[in-house]
Amino acid sequence: MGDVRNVDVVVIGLGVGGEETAGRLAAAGLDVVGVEHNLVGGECPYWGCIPTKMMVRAGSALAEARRIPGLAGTATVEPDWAPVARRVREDATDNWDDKVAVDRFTGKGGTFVRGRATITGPGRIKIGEQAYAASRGLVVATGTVAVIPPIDGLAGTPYWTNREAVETTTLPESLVILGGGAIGCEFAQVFVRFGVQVTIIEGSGRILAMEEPESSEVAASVIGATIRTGVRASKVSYDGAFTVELSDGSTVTGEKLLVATGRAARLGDLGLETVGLDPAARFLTTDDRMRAADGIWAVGDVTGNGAFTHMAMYEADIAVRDILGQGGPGADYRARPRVTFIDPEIGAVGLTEAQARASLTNVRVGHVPLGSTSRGFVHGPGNEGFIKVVADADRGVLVGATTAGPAGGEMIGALAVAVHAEVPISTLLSQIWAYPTFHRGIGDALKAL
Ligand SMILES: Cc1cc2nc3c(=O)[nH]c(=O)nc-3n(C[C@H](O)[C@H](O)[C@H](O)COP(=O)(O)OP(=O)(O)OC[C@H]3O[C@@H](n4cnc5c(N)ncnc54)[C@H](O)[C@@H]3O)c2cc1C
Ligand SMILES: NC(=O)c1ccc[n+]([C@@H]2O[C@H](COP(=O)([O-])OP(=O)(O)OC[C@H]3O[C@@H](n4cnc5c(N)ncnc54)[C@H](O)[C@@H]3O)[C@@H](O)[C@H]2O)c1
Repeated sequence: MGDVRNVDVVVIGLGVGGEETAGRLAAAGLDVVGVEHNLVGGECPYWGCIPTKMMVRAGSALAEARRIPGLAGTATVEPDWAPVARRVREDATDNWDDKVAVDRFTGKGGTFVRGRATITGPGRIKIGEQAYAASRGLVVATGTVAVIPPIDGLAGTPYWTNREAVETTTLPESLVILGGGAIGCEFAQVFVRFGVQVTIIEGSGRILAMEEPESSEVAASVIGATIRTGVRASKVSYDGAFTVELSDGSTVTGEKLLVATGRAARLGDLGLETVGLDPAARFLTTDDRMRAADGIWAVGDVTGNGAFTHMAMYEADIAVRDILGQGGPGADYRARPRVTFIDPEIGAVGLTEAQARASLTNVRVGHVPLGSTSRGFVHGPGNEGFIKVVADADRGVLVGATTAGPAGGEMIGALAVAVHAEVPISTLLSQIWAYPTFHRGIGDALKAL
């Protein structure tokens, strides 16, 4: 073991959350070591948000062109994956090269180390043979990895996770997707729009099971895949194509198989036991300053507070302020927003109706189908969606909302403000909503409370 290098802070994992934390601490003048064993930036820019949203954009362009008949004339649409793969490779990921991100961090004064860090004690880590001691502490921002369920036969096959699905330059004729969460649904709709026969296998009773049941219904009606719910894969075999045996005795086949059955923090080999934390835990639990233990902060997917880039950035900001002693508000997850980028987009914030009813005594709900609003009517084809608001009637404030529809991800912004700032419903009801916008439907949903 070489000499111990003394620094102020070590950030383990430079995905979205770690890069933000390490960069800001370095820019503030601290001696920061940032450790990343893969690509600086993490899942979001290379295999997550950015490339998948480029795919979604391409699929939506095809869908919109296919809506021209009956609206605006005729259109011949010939999908081609090549420009999508090129944008993903050249524009989004720099061919999966993180030089720009590394330079961005070192340009702020940080020290970058490529490697896998293991915690060896309070404020101490090692990367290979090199040991570091961090006087202010450690930040764990190690994210999540795709969960691969222990299905008989699956392990030896060339299945895809989101990574292979993002990297593919050619499309299969058929694709089986295990898991109907956000990842399964977004990929499914894109690939369907490019002509792939897609089957989703979802173990629970509905796709997008974490969202409102109405969101699941809209998703099921627009994705265009064969959707099998309430069944699980019991066996997988591969002989050039995949055969998946299901728990009800039926089988499905596909040229490719995408596993999208959730994400898990990989805490087991991080050395958490050396600082008194449980390496068998699912996530690193933190207080409202993102402290997991004395001198250890955790941010991003690894905390289990919502696996979204905006949550990683939010938590990074709190940890940075705490490490720099700057004070300010602590973590508050009441108004956590999220958008599933299918078409129509499904925006949501705060509690679903079921979550609200489980924790509150006086819940009221207002719902309006988007097609019944003026803008939905004008829009015509592609106007699927709804706006739903969930209120704590005792306090007279919204605690949750869903906006599904064209620009559903944008519409949710207004309701996120309402939930975050606890704007009285009486105030919202007196608001003027521009005509004819989609978001004017929020006023109708509020009246329906
Ligand atoms: C297909 C897909 C689509 C998504 N779309 C969206 C979206 O549209 N909007 C959204 O908000 N979110 C989206 N997400 C989620 C988003 O990507 C994550 O929430 C975000 O990347 C979390 O950032 P993070 O920094 O916590 O973790 P990560 O991005 O996972 O980064 C963690 C980093 O830590 C590194 N690491 C782990 N262990 C060690 C170690 N011991 N030593 C050194 N380095 C280590 C890893 O290599 C990794 O780079 C999507 C995710 C996927 C998979
Ligand atoms: N637009 C976005 O913001 C976006 C997009 C993609 C991913 N993400 C993030 O990534 C996370 C992970 O996404 P995900 O879709 O992988 O996970 P998920 O947990 O949202 O969904 C996984 C689904 O797989 C099902 N499942 C689990 N095991 C199964 C099995 N053996 N057979 C059949 N079904 C099974 C589960 O019931 C669940 O519905 C999301 O929760 C989200 O936080 C966000």
